[in-house]
Amino acid sequence: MKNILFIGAGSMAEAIIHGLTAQQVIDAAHIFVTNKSNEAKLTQLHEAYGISATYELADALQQADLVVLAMKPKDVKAALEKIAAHIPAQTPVLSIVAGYAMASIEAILGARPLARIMPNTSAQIALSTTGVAYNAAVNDGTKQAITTLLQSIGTVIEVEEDQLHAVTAISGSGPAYFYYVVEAMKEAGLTYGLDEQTVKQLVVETMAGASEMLKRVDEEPQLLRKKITSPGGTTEAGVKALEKFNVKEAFTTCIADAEAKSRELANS
Ligand SMILES: NC(=O)C1=CN([C@@H]2O[C@H](COP(=O)(O)OP(=O)(O)OC[C@H]3O[C@@H](n4cnc5c(N)ncnc54)[C@H](OP(=O)(O)O)[C@@H]3O)[C@@H](O)[C@H]2O)C=CC1
Ligand SMILES: O=C(O)[C@@H]1CCC=N1
Repeated sequence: MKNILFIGAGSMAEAIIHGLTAQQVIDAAHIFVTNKSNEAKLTQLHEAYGISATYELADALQQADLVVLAMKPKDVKAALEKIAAHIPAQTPVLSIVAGYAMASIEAILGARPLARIMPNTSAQIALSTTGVAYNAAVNDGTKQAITTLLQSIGTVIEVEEDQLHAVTAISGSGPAYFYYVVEAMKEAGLTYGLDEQTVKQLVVETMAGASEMLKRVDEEPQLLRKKITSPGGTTEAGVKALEKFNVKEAFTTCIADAEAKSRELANS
């Protein structure tokens, strides 16, 4: 895969461009970017990453080996209608647009190799966990090229298109849930006379340590939790409060509501 064209130059496109160039997956000379009208943003991307900014869509589409859709869901239909006349018949398209079905893309661009992804904002620091779904027209070579591309922003998990709703609810939106927990723990910690920087460090490093334990130690979270929980001790007292307020049930509902919203948005 030689040339990539990004249609949309916002935060997600930039995170991927950053990953691709930082890890030299694709030479900057082969990355092309366009947007709707924000020329200053294209200039900034050109200066920061050495990529080519363009509004000559017909030319850019002819040369692209992969077209990435990176606009908001409300803008995708207009963008697809703009490129439909110029995109060659078999050029693969990779969509970042949350909730926009492959069938809807095909309805405007025609049958072709299609992939949809659900990254998260940790892509900015190459720590996204990204769900990817392919249609049957994507061959192994294109799958491999897309996997390599996505690995520049983190880890990659292949799922069926319908499962992207669950991926969205768990890992697409997921960073926000953890930030919410951090907010709550910070607010609580600040009431004990510790300064803000200290509380932030205690909370964030605890979260990072727990995350590394889950990755590196081959033990289930229940067991890791049990090992911290002395009978009659502080953790037991804390967890009892979580149970009293049905926090587990709150997370079950949180994921279920986000999954349902993803389906609802896809059908709207
Ligand atoms: N943020 C997140 O956590 C996640 C977001 N996503 C998805 O990523 C997608 C992109 O989000 P994000 O990067 O935050 O969006 P931004 O709002 O930052 O950027 C959107 C880009 O799309 C461009 N655009 C709009 N309409 C057109 C058009 N007709 N032709 C060409 N370009 C166009 C805009 O151009 P201009 O500036 O000129 O208007 C802008 O460059 C969304 O669909 C979102 O669902 C997926 C996973 C996680
Ligand atoms: O909240 C949203 O709709 C998008 C999808 C995943 C993350 N942000």
